Amino acid sequence: MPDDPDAFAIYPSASGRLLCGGCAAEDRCRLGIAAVDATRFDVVCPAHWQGGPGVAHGGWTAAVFDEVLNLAALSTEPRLVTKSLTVSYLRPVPVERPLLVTAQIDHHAGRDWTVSARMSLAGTPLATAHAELRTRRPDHYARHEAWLASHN
Ligand SMILES: CCCCCCCC(=O)SCCNC(=O)CCNC(=O)[C@H](O)C(C)(C)COP(=O)(O)OP(=O)(O)OC[C@H]1O[C@@H](n2cnc3c(N)ncnc32)[C@H](O)[C@@H]1OP(=O)(O)O
Repeated sequence: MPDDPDAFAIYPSASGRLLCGGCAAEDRCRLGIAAVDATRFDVVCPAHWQGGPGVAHGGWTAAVFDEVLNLAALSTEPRLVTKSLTVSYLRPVPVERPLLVTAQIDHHAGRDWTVSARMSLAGTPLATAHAELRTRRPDHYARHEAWLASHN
């Protein structure tokens, strides 16, 4: 991470992947997401994200949506945060099976983005999501650190 936290932005890694701050150092997505293009993602739920027998933890599904919904907008805006995320769990999501997630930008004006996505297995929808994203203010992380320091 850079010394100035607000210099943080997501750009392609050495291998060309767009990765979050937690995965960039390993140059791999620990959630199991591989981008096909800007709006389609091949995803496999690793077994350690199992929440029930052979079934993905709902938090994994939400994290995958958070990631791909941001990725859909990242080619236009590398400095985003999620303001809200709503997930509908339609069917259990199996672990270690090839899933397809598609994402799209529904609306963008100024700092405000609305995006949506769908997770499917062999064409059958398993879950859907909607999110509001915001382009970060230039002092987002500095403001966060100042707020945190004031609460120590
Ligand atoms: C490839 C990799 C993809 C990675 C994808 C990962 C994406 C993510 O998950 S990002 C992490 C999750 N999201 C967040 O952490 C966002 C947290 N929320 C926020 O920062 C803000 O609420 C935000 C920016 C969404 C909305 O801000 P905005 O619409 O501009 O509203 P604004 O009125 O300025 O702020 C709302 C409140 O939050 C506070 N706030 C806003 N920004 C900050 C900040 N940076 N630090 C501290 N407080 C803040 C404001 O002071 C205000 O507080 P209050 O209601 O007490 O006055």
